[in-house]
Amino acid sequence: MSFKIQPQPVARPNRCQLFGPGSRPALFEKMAASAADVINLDLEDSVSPDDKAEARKNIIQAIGDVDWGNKHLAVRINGLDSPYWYRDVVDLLEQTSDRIDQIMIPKVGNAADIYAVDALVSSIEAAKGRTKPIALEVIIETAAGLTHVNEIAAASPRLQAMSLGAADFAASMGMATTGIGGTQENYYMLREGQKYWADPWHWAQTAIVGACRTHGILPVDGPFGDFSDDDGFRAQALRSATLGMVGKWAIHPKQIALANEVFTPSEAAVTEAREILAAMEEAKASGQGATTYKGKLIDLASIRQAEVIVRQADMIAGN
Ligand SMILES: CC(=O)SCCNC(=O)CCNC(=O)[C@H](O)C(C)(C)COP(=O)(O)OP(=O)(O)OC[C@H]1O[C@@H](n2cnc3c(N)ncnc32)[C@H](O)[C@@H]1OP(=O)(O)O
Ligand SMILES: O=CC(=O)O
Ligand SMILES: [Mg+2]
Repeated sequence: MSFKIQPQPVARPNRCQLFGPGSRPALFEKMAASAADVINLDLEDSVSPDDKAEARKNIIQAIGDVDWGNKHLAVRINGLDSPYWYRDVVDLLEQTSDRIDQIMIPKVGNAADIYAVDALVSSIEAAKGRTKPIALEVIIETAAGLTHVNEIAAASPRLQAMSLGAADFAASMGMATTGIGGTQENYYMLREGQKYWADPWHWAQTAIVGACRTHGILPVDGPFGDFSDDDGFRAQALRSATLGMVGKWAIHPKQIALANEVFTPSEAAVTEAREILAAMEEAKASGQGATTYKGKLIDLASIRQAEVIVRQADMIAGN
């Protein structure tokens, strides 16, 4: 029990975050024209060290030149373990307009990492008279990041979103795989000669969702590397949505529609949620805290469950 009311995350759609390397400016217009809710222009791992400076320039120019419409526009900076990150932040915030919405910090290990970026961002905002506060999002993709996930989630009021980065997470944990997300061939239980595959990402996702929900932050599932495997992407996204995540990355345009479909509550789900709310209104009017809907128990907790779906659908519809 807690007397503290669980904070709500920022109310904006975050069903799909489309990534593109800052070193491939030819992709930027296509990203802007896509159906992704969030754009992540990348300065980190999709850009080779020799291209970092050029990619930074490309992104700064594109933030001003490209019509990003109503997309939530984020730039993934380099990690705090690199020689690039401070220059990423300084150049981005000194040389772009308010059109940039968010900075994504990869490989965060603890709350002090957020504090360092927050301090630099705050100082540049004050010096340059920037009036729109920059939001932050972080990637949990190291053993330290997962270990400190709760303090990271509480680290700054700027923090809006937190993703699981399956590739770096696997590397940091020493996991025996080169796959980015999804089913892992060797992660199975055996019973009577039958293999039953389990989900190696489940516990990390659950830790992220718990920390995010405690502190009012959007929990997001990261990349699914095999962009030829639509069914695999959908299965991974469905599991993430069922656990409470609100969206997933796309590392190829093929994955955008899949993510949007999974993370938009279906008409059937919204209708059912509204029917549950109506049934509970009736029950309350006749003095009952519990009743039945389609032969199953519903009670006051069912109202809170149904409200999650209705709130998400209304927010996506812009109501
Ligand atoms: C582990 C992590 O950190 S993941 C996050 C960092 N990684 C990234 O940002 C990688 C993002 N993705 C990409 O760079 C590319 O999609 C790649 C390298 C995977 C594949 O690129 P390509 O070989 O060009 O893909 P492909 O030929 O299938 O592209 C099909 C079309 O989609 C376009 N396209 C490809 N990637 C993107 C993208 N990320 N955004 C928008 N459009 C894209 C191509 O330009 C092409 O357009 P066209 O039909 O007009 O010619
Ligand atoms: O940055 C993302 C990842 O999976 O690593
Ligand atoms: Mg990574």
